[in-house]
Amino acid sequence: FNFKQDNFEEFYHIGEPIGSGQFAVVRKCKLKETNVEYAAKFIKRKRTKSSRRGLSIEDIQREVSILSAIDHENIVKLYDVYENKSEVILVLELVCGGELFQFLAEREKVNEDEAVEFLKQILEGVRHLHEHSIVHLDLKPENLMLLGQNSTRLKIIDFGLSRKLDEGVEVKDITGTPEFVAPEIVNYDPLCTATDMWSIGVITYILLSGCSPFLGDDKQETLANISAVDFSFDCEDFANTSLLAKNFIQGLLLRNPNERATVYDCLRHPWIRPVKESQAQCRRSSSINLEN
Ligand SMILES: Cc1ccnnc1
Repeated sequence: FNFKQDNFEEFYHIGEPIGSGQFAVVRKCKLKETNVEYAAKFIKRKRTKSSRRGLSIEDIQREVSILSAIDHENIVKLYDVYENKSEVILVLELVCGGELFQFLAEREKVNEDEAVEFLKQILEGVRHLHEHSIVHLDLKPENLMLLGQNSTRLKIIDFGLSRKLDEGVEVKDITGTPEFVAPEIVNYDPLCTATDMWSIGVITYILLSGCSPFLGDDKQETLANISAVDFSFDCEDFANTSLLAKNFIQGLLLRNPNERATVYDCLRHPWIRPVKESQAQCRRSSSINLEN
């Protein structure tokens, strides 16, 4: 992928900011030639190797090479890359329905059918990543963007922490957002596709209850709760949650990555893909006991 050295503003009108991260700001932009709108992610480059500000060109190239290797309707597309001495500009598919996080903030939580609709798309996107030996490592509501204002279509964005699982190369040095990281990250063990599945368990818990399962009063407490896999469904918001939904979450929030449900297990889970209408039916009525 060769980064274009041309002046970005020669080819694009730059619009309003629509997102920002630690070393990047995302703005709406419009290609002058076609009037088509995109999202431009302006990533600040490190000035010197030892600088703490900005990203190294290697980190930026990693995000670009991963994004350019995937093509899936639930993953944001990369169209072009420009660079100048102070920043690299990723021209991305415009996804401007806001973060799932904001949607949740307004709704506090969602009903099980809506949660399943969101999760099916997240699982399909993650399946595509895992099939290409790519782990996202930073799955959280802020990185799930809705297509339009009242659309429930979503796309996974921000691959800044994602990694290709090359043979044998153990990836251990990452830390995502404490609330969502798996025990193996806390304990500095090798990471794998199961690391993303843990995060999906945390996201599901939050979607259904509005509560964050491991959140403590500070980062240390949160990490300790994760390491101890210390969570419960006591949050009063789980009173009306179906057993299938709780079973889905319990299959993901397991300490041992090898025991955790894979993305395939999740897509086949009866809560996600009811094998017969009756199971979908029981999702609508609350906490029906499937055993009897
Ligand atoms: C924030 C963002 C990122 C990528 N595409 N659209 C919006």
